[in-house]
Amino acid sequence: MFGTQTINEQGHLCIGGMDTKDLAKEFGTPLYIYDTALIKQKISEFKQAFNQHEGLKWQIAYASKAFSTVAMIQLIDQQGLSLDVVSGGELYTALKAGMNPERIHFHGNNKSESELAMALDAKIGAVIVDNFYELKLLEKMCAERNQEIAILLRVTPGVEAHTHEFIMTGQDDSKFGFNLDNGMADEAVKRSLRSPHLNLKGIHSHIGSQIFETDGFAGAIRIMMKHVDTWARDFAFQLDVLNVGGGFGIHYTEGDNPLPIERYIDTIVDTTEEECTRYNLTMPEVWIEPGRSVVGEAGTTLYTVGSSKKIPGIRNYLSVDGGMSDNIRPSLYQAQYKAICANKALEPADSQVALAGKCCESGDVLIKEADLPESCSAGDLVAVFSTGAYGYSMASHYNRITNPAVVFVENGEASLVVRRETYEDLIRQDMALNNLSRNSSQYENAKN
Ligand SMILES: Cc1ncc(COP(=O)(O)O)c(C=O)c1O
Ligand SMILES: N[C@@H](CCCC[NH3+])C(=O)O
Repeated sequence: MFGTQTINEQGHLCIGGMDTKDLAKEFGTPLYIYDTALIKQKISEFKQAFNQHEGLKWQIAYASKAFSTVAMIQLIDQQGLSLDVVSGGELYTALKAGMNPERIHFHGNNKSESELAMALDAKIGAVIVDNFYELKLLEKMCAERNQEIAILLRVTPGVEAHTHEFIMTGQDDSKFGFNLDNGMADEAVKRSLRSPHLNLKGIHSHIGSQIFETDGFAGAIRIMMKHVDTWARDFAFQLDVLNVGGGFGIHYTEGDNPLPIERYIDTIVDTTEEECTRYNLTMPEVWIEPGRSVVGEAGTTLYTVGSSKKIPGIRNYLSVDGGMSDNIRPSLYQAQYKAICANKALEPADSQVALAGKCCESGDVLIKEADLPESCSAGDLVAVFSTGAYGYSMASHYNRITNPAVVFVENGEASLVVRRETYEDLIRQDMALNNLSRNSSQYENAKN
């Protein structure tokens, strides 16, 4: 049980003081439910961990790729956090939500000219430059506009985080960033410092996601600071900001043992201080970019059970009204989740089933071995926990399945923050084109 989750006398799962059975009735299923009190608690744990370090300057930029909607960005803004965006769409959402642009940091390994123009127009706080192409393009664009912008350089420290290989990002063979060990990063620092419009504030690394130990962070910091020392001597570079990215692990199943947030933060801050002392450097501002650890455990997906199939001696399947279209992670990363029967939560979970989705794909199984009550069947509700990160944000329209609604719940109130997609929504873009081609018979004739 996470955050405000409880079971009431009727055996119904409640979140934020709301009975999930009532939520299903009012908003339908599948439904993404977010416990906003838990999101705020996670944010406060990060802040407290930093505040233990007196005199330290820090910034927490929520990685909006984990879950970006207007309401979520507004919550982040109210909490005084900064924001990491990685595309024009995420930037647009942030700006429309009213996020202070000065606290927006723009990531991405292939930002387009129009995306960079959007960032420059909005005068965002920092661009995290990923490669030489971008460095040159951004300098050119700033020169044309006679505008300056703060940048960090994303570096690849050559550290392998202990996590799934698809979500490791700090190793040498990565599409992200300037490699430290082959001179790429040295060259990028040199070029940035020469640029009249790019204000190089520091460096950034992100070693991976769902990390349960602190060694990877400490290792990356040691490697980065060694290079910072060289750059300080060779190019008079001054490190104002050290951004160590996100990646702090959360609880999905019993096998996951996330560390308390302060363990990560203490390691990051203490290691940076040690290295500054070693090289006689000034302590930089420390920035982090948590995504999953802010929203993951706060999200629960509620489904309705439909069909079932019993294959004697092999497996029993129970299918729900969503699947890989609202949560791609089990199929993409073999990610594991826990579920309960949300309207029979007091019944013993004495039956093991494969909780399948409704997509036309054998691999569309949300949980291979889910423990649910024997009686859990058509019409019952199943809640899958810890779906708050990379669920909604990685949802697809496979099989033309509409994306679920999103509700925020707190103190006995539910607010719909994203309405359920309709079939009309699905064909809106097609219709625009169909009308166009129907009206352009001249073009069709010319083709024939
Ligand atoms: C650059 C960067 N920052 C932050 C994050 C957020 O990571 P997480 O959600 O694991 O905290 C990611 C995603 O892995 C990332 O690529
Ligand atoms: N999307 C991934 C993590 C990668 C995040 C971005 N670097 C996940 O669901 O675990």
